[in-house]
Amino acid sequence: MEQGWPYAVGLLAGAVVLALIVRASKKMDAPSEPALKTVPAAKVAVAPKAVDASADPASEAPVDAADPVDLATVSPVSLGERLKTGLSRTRGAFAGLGAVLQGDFTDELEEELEEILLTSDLGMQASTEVMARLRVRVERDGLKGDGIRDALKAVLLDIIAPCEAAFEPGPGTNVVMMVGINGAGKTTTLGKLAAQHKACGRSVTLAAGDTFRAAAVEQLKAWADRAGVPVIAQDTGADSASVIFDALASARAKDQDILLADTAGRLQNKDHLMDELSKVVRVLKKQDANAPHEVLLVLDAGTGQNAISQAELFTRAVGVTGIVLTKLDGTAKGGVAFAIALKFGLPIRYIGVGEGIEDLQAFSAQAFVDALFEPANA
Ligand SMILES: Nc1nc2c(ncn2[C@@H]2O[C@H](COP(=O)(O)OP(=O)(O)OP(=O)(O)O)[C@@H](O)[C@H]2O)c(=O)[nH]1
Repeated sequence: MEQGWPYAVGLLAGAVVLALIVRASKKMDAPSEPALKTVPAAKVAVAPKAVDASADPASEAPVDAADPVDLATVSPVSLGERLKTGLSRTRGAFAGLGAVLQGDFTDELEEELEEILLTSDLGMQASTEVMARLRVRVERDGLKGDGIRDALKAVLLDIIAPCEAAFEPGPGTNVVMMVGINGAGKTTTLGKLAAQHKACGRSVTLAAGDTFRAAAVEQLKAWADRAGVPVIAQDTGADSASVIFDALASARAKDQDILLADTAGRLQNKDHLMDELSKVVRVLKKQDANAPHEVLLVLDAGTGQNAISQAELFTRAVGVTGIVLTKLDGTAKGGVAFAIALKFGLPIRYIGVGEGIEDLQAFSAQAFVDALFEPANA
């Protein structure tokens, strides 16, 4: 009996390790479950909207008029300031330009410039392309010092300008579907968009298609309350495609302009989860062949070059039509926007430079590049 103890302890330890491995692999497979997040306090308000009495009370969140905010109070000046502040970390990488760009376009200067581009996470391919285009301009025009700086700015603007294209909703109910990896900022962006569309006078319904994360529906309802728009939701674990399909039927019946559909976060390399997303698109098309009218891939700028692989695989699975680059305020890797522009040429619809509603800004190429080249202490 006593001799059996070491075996028993060994067996028990083995079982515990095995259980931990199985649990970890399940977590990797399922859309991961981030910690419950707080919904940021809205600094921007939107006129609340009355709930349609015909709506199913069980499936629609009540609209709370207690938190009115006013988008009109955010002036263009403060938007520009927010952009500059939001990009301050990426701007830090470009801040060394002044010291570097003093004279001729020497080999050392080229190396230093390439280093700056890599530091801001343009990646090797985009950095090489930028340097090649810059070299052509410098040699053609015999540029030095500040001339080189201006040429670099022009090259970056050339690359990113084609990505500036706003989404123009067409007639009928426009389905805008949010996709992306866990925690990229889909739900938050959706909430901000709801308020912004509403402020533009559009009627908006939300679809709680993230049926995996229990807190996601609550998070969405809080945004819906704040924006004064209805949300169609089912229980956690429900089929996401069916929730979004029902939401579209409801939104169409009520002549809503925009249906904003949330989806669960998923790693781009998990084929079965990506298939699930393709299913949502297939199912929506049964109701409206043009739906979804917009598939917004939400990318956390902080993931840097991994954003490229996310864009590749989400585009393949669901045909991304626009990009939202979030959390630029928390990273020095904002240069990834240029890498995405060069590689995919997809419209960058919005950028996120903070947690407030007004921190989701329509993408302006000129403003973006200007903000990067502002002196660090501006
Ligand atoms: N600083 C900053 N935080 C942001 C921005 N966008 C989103 N966030 C925060 O990022 C966190 C994750 O956002 P969510 O909207 O919950 O992300 P999600 O993609 O819906 O997450 P899953 O449902 O798990 O896939 C939240 O705390 C947001 O407030 C941004 O532009 N800047």
